[in-house]
Amino acid sequence: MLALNAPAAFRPWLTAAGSLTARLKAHSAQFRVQCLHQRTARCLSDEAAAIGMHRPGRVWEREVLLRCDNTPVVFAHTVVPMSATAEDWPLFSALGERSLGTTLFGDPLVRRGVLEFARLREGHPLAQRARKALGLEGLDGADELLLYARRCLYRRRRGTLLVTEVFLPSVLELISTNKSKQ
Ligand SMILES: C=C(O[C@@H]1C=C(C(=O)O)C=C[C@H]1O)C(=O)O
Repeated sequence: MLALNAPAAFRPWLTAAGSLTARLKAHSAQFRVQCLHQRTARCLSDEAAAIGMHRPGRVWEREVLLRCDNTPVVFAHTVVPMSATAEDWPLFSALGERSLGTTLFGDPLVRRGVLEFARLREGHPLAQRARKALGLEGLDGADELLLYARRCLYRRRRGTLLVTEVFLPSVLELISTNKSKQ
């Protein structure tokens, strides 16, 4: 984290244990998952090894915007190898606008790996996709959008699932609505 030099305000979000969904719900009156797409795709070159693939290949890819009181605060990207079976991730394919987190953190079979952190350089595919999802593509100043991200590998039975969460600057404006979580 220190090597990341993330601004202090981002650190509680980047390092928060537990479900990000639960934390965002505690910081908003209305939380929503806007599903951008869930389809087959080719995983990013820096994802293949993490999900146990020898080279970038076809995966199930889910991308969402997490919205607090309708403001997008996180762009999330999840990949699951095509080799995964319904036994591995029984609820993944039919998630829709339900939060993936609610299926991961409630399941005793799910094992969570360590968090990795990154500051996304401007040309990183996920930075580009986040900007596009926000309609910022090609706008002046959009390139200054410094994006900090974290990712975590989840395992269940023989399955792997990699979640990358890109924190948008708007997350810093959230105020805890739950006094005990100040
Ligand atoms: C992993 C979690 O699920 C969240 C919900 C996601 C989704 O619905 O696609 C993706 C990333 C997460 O921020 C969580 O809540 O911690």
